[in-house]
Amino acid sequence: MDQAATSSSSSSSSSSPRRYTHEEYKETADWLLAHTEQRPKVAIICGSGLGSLADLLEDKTVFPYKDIPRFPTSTVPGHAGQLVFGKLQGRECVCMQGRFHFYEGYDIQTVTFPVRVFFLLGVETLIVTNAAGGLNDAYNEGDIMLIKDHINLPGFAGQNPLCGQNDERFGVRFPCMSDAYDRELRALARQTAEEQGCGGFLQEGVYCMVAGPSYETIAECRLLRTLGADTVGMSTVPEVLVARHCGLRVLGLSLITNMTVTDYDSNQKANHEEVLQTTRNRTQDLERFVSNLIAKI
Ligand SMILES: O=P(O)(O)O[C@H]1O[C@H](CO)[C@@H](O)[C@H]1O
Ligand code: HPA
Repeated sequence: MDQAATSSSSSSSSSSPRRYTHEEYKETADWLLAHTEQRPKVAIICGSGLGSLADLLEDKTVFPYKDIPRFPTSTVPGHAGQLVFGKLQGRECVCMQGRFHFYEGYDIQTVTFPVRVFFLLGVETLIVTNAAGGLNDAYNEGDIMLIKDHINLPGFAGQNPLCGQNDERFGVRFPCMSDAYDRELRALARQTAEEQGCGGFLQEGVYCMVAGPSYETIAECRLLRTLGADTVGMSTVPEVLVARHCGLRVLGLSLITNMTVTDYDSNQKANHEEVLQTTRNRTQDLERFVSNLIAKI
C-alpha cells in the first residue's frame, strides 16, 4: 500500500507518472537473477483469484513483492503478492501471484513495471490472465475467453504506459497493436481446449479495459457491447502494451466470473466476492488448461 499511497499523495497519478530508467528495471532484474538460478522463458500474470496457477509450479523459489527492489505491493483481495519461479511441465516459468491495478492508486508505469523486468530476465512469452465480466450474451459465467483483441479505454483518456520518452532498448516509439494477441498461441490454446474436452466453454473475443474500481453501470455495459467488447475488466491492457512494445509474445485469457447487468429490471449486482467464488469454482479446469498449454509452447 505504501507505494500506491505515496505516489497518489505526492503527485496526481495522471499529471506526474513515475517513470523508471532502463537501469532501474535492470537493477531489479539483476537482483532476481542473482537470487535464483532459474531462467524462465514464460511469464504468467495471475488475475483475481487465479493465483493458484502458481501453486502448480515445481522446484519453486518464492519472492514476496516487498522483498524485491522497486516492486510495488498487491492491495486487492485475491492477489497474494509474490513472484514465483519454478517449473511447469518441465518448463521454467515465472508467475506473478498478484498483479497491480491503476485503481489501486498506482500510476500506469508502476502497474506495468514487472513486464519490463521479465523482458530483462529473458522472458519471451507472456500469459496474462484476468477475471472479467461477460458482455456478450452468448457467454456464460465460468467460460474462458481467449483474448483476440482489446479496447484500451483508459488509453483513449491518455493513460498509456508507453507515454513519455521512448527508450529504444525496449522498443519503438509507435508499436503496432493489431497483432497484440499471438495468433499461433491462440490456435494452440484452442487445440489444447479441444484435447482437454473443454472446447465447449472456450470463447474468443475482445476484452475492454476500464479504469475501475467501480463496476459498470447498465448504460456503460450497453455502450461497451455496442463498441464491440465481449468482456470487461480493470487490468491486462497496460501489461500487454508494454509486453508487445518489447517484443514478447502474448496470450491473454479472461475467466468470465460474472455476467454484467444490462437489464434495468435485474436485481443482480456485480461484486468482488462473486468474482472470487467463480474463480474458485473454475480454478481446476483453468489450471489444467494452462498447464497443458505450457507443455506445447
Ligand atoms: O483483472 P483482474 O486482476 O483479474 O481483476 C478483476 O477483478 C476485480 C474486480 O472484481 C478487478 O481488479 C478486475 O480487473
Ligand atoms: N467489470 C469489471 N471488472 C470485472 C468484472 C466486471 O463485471 N468482473 C471481474 N472483473
